[in-house]
Amino acid sequence: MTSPFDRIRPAATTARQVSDLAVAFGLTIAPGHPADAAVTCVASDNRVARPGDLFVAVPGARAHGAQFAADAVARGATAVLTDARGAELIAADTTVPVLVADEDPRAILGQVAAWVLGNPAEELMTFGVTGTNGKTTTTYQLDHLLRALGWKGGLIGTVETRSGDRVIPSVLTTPEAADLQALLAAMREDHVRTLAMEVSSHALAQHRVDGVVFGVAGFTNLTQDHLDFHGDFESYFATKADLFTPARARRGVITLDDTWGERMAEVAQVPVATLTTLPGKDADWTVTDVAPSGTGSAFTLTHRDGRTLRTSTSLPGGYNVANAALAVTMVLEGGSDIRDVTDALAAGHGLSATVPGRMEVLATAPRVVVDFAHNTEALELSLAALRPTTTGRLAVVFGATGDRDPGKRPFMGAAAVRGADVVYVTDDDPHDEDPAKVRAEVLAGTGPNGTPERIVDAADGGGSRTVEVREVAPRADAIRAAILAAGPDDTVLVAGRGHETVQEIAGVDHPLDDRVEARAALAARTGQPQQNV
Ligand SMILES: CC(=O)N[C@H]1[C@@H](OP(=O)(O)OP(=O)(O)OC[C@H]2O[C@@H](n3ccc(=O)[nH]c3=O)[C@H](O)[C@@H]2O)O[C@H](CO)[C@@H](O)[C@@H]1O[C@H](C)C(=O)N[C@@H](C)C(=O)N[C@H](CCC(=O)O)C(=O)O
Ligand SMILES: Nc1ncnc2c1ncn2[C@@H]1O[C@H](COP(=O)(O)OP(=O)(O)OP(=O)(O)O)[C@@H](O)[C@H]1O
Repeated sequence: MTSPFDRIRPAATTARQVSDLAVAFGLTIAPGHPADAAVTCVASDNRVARPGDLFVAVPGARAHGAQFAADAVARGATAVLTDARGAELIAADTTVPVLVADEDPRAILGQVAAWVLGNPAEELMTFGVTGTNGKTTTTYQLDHLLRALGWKGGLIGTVETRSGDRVIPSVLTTPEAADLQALLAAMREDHVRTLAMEVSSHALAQHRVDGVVFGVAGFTNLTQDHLDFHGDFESYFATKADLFTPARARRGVITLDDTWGERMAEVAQVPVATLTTLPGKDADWTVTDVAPSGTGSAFTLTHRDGRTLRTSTSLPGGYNVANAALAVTMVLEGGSDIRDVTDALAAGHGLSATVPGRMEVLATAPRVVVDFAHNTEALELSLAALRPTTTGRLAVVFGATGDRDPGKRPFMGAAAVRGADVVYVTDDDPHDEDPAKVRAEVLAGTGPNGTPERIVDAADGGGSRTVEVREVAPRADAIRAAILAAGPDDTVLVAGRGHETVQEIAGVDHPLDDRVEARAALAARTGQPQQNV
């Protein structure tokens, strides 16, 4: 059983003196505490602090880390780094050195942790992926290809964190800077050579990847999400653009399939190669000849200099071609020879990594697919990806998250009606909001009256379709209702939560795994337990 406070950390590191750290970063050593100590690693949360750690106490929205300094020291931390406010909060009789920064310590945390741990990122080939959608999927495909090329790979992202054979579930998409640097040091110890990593916009805004200059940074796309955190689209864009600056990456690959990609390529301050899957669009790398192949698609990737390869992805949908092409292009732009990449792809059956909760197919008649689409664009695209191979009706089960980005709720409702034949509006993570109110806001986007159950006519290529909209909660009941009602030729898309295993309602985590609920409903149809297809 893992806990949210499990971390992958190095077993052995070289000790550094905090007096040297103070000189290197212009820190004051607070009087009244010891003046020097050795540190071997860094933590910014007392619950993960270990003997020999430098505990970095940062101010946050909910607490000041300095409130937990005494506990970190009790767990063995040998020094504390904080700001002036934090220093005031730390007890006068604290028996370890207290270093004080004259700025928010979060702004130097990554660099400090990299200094303590000997810049572990510099010993890895690092690939960082950003964008609203596709980070997890692209990262898994990158990892798959790098392994196929013979490298021992590390992976960091929303679902899990891997260093060689050490694997733990992730808490954040991109870890806090101290945890990240410790993880990179563990990778160095595990003789990991490559890193495929998701870089969230929160991470860029909060300095979590400071201390890493990615060998290649990749951009997928940008759509409405996280505006509650970033305020507006321009700030969201600017935060993502920060990845394509010399402080964060040596070079980049930018997907031009949306207009934000074009702007990203314009503002990038590092050399970038551009990529498109759109016919007729100009880019350095272009994807052509997309054709169905197994459960996904085959495609050709060609550089304007003539280099070309043909490969495939096992994941359905045009956007998974874009994700796969981005992964391949990032590896090629990282310096791999196209012949080696072609051979590795042939040996690895193309980009065939299964991504937990991303277009994960649980059954085929009816087809039941669990996907993480949790914003308007992703929902639209997931439905569009499944439509061509659905001979019966396409049903979708989804909800919107409480307390987050309420503006997207009616748009998600509208996207569901445009893409599906049967729409089950249910709950996602309500957090502290009334779930019925969140559902009502989603339903408001599904048609004129926002009534829970009715028929809606939606224009579809000039014709009209009948779309059934139902409100069913709780979520497990909605999944069950959709799967029991489906015919053998139907597809049921359970969208929004992917690999997640708990649902947060009013501060309490309740076990809920869409895949478990879907399998139970499938078993209820047949009386037989279901196997993964
Ligand atoms: C907005 C945001 O990202 N906030 C993160 C931030 O919170 P914060 O600055 O307010 O910190 P705080 O909770 O007040 O705590 C202050 C300090 O005290 C420490 N502390 C706190 C409590 C305690 O008992 N002991 C302790 O040491 C904390 O570790 C922190 O260093 O630092 C905290 C400590 O690491 C994170 O838990 C928290 O993530 C919140 C919970 C979160 O949900 N973040 C999400 C939105 C996020 O980052 N998501 C992106 C992906 C988005 C996407 O693309 O989908 C991600 O990269 O995961
Ligand atoms: N390139 C893409 N363009 C648009 N939608 C995509 C793309 N790739 C995946 N999606 C959709 O977005 C969902 C999330 O995919 P994925 O987990 O790979 O993205 P992500 O960027 O890691 O998301 P998050 O940061 O929210 O975890 C998928 O389940 C799919 O519905």
